[in-house]
Amino acid sequence: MFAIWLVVLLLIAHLGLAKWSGHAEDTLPQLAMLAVMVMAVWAAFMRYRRSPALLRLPWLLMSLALAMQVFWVGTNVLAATLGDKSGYLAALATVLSSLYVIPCMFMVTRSFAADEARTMAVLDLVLSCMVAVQLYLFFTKLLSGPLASDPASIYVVIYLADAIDFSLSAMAILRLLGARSFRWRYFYYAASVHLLVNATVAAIYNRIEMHGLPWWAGSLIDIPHALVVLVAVRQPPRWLRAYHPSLAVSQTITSFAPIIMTMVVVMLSISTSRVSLAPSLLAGSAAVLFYGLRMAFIQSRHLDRQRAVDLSTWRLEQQVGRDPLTGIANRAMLDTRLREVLEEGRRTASYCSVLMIDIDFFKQYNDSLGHIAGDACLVQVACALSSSRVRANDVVARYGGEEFAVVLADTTAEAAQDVACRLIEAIGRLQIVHPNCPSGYITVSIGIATQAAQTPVDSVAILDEADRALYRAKSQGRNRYELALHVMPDGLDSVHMNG
Ligand SMILES: Nc1nc2c(ncn2[C@@H]2O[C@H](COP(=O)(O)OP(=O)(O)OP(=O)(O)O)[C@@H](O)[C@H]2O)c(=O)[nH]1
Repeated sequence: MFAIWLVVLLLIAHLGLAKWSGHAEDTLPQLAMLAVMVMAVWAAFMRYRRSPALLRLPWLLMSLALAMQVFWVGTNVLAATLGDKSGYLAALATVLSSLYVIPCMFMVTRSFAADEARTMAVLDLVLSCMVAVQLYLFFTKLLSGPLASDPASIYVVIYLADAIDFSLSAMAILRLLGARSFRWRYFYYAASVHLLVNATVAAIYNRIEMHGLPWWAGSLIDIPHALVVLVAVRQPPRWLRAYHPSLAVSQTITSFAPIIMTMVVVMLSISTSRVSLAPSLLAGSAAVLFYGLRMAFIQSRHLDRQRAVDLSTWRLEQQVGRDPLTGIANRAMLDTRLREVLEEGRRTASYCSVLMIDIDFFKQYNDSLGHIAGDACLVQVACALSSSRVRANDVVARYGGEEFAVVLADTTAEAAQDVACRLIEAIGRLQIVHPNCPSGYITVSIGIATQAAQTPVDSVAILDEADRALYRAKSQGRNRYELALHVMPDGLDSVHMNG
């Protein structure tokens, strides 16, 4: 609150001193104006210090922009007080007035996203510097030498300054409308208030100046700075908290922001081409080129991210369809693949076979050697089954417990029997000792069901058939396979075999 009263006192002092001296540009009123400006820098800097990490840079840029104005006005005051004959101070003031644009441009056009690449920031910085250089060239060429006395040149400078000032404020307002977090809205609110009032005041001041400044005119310049103090010190208005733009609005505004920077450089290049052709052409082409580069960069990052998302989706799908113990397909994956294979068989009028495999006397194995040994046995069996399958597109899955299933696409019952034989042999070769089993080693029993080309079945029915055949293999002594009774398409009878 003290800061606000101090600013009000300084405003009154400025008016009083200007009235007393009768000239807006006398040293004493200008010093009062400088004090108001310094207070604005202080207020923005305090916000910078109190802000979270991501918001520090924008507030720092605002403090810098305001500080540039302090130096610029300070240099002018010094030049007037010292009666700067050499013109160095006046030249320095022109440099400072051009430099003011860099932090302003930067703070309203950058996305400030935490994950944004440094290259983008460098490109934006180069573009902002180009604006400053072009402005400097323009101001020095038009406001010094023979052109300086021509009112037409001065109006060109005024219009150009208006165009830049109002573009900056329009951009700040747009960013305010697009900011989804309250803290960002608050920053852009402060920036909009300052930039818009500053643009309006500068437009009025420059035009009044053409006809001689009245004593009160300098106080106009205090207004945008006094408002920065007011906004930075007081509680933000309620609507700022209540307002919430949609994600679509916010994203559109953020992606639209960079083109403003390019537009300002191109606009400046066109205006300055009549006073300095080569730098203008260079700046204009660079702006367009940089915009293209930015787009290419965003596109490539987008593609990279898409690739990463695709990869993690694929990994996730793999994990979802895997049995966590054995690493082979789980029941869900089996169902999906079985439906696909059966459908493919129906379309191409080919045979498809399913093997249901169950470890023999597994309960006894668990009971005698424990569950951990049981788990290890399941892993070994799963591994042997999957490495013995016939083709890469056959599916080996853990059906549940100690039961496995193998889906064989485009496979007749006869070929499926060969596979079953091979699997029984492969498990036998493992020679996993089973203390409570007649053969002394782990063995498996297999039930085979086949979808005939002419009699299609659904996935539940074929699994059921294979399960019944497995039950028969168990009841007929285990360590063998049996064919389903109902599905015997290629004229084979129920066959059984001892492994
Ligand atoms: N270690 C371990 N055991 C399991 C797992 N899933 C199921 N089992 C066990 O597997 C055994 C299956 O027993 P049963 O269904 O009676 O079959 P079996 O003893 O193999 O007898 P047959 O199939 O008739 O030869 C049960 O003791 C289950 O606890 C598992 O993930 N790990």
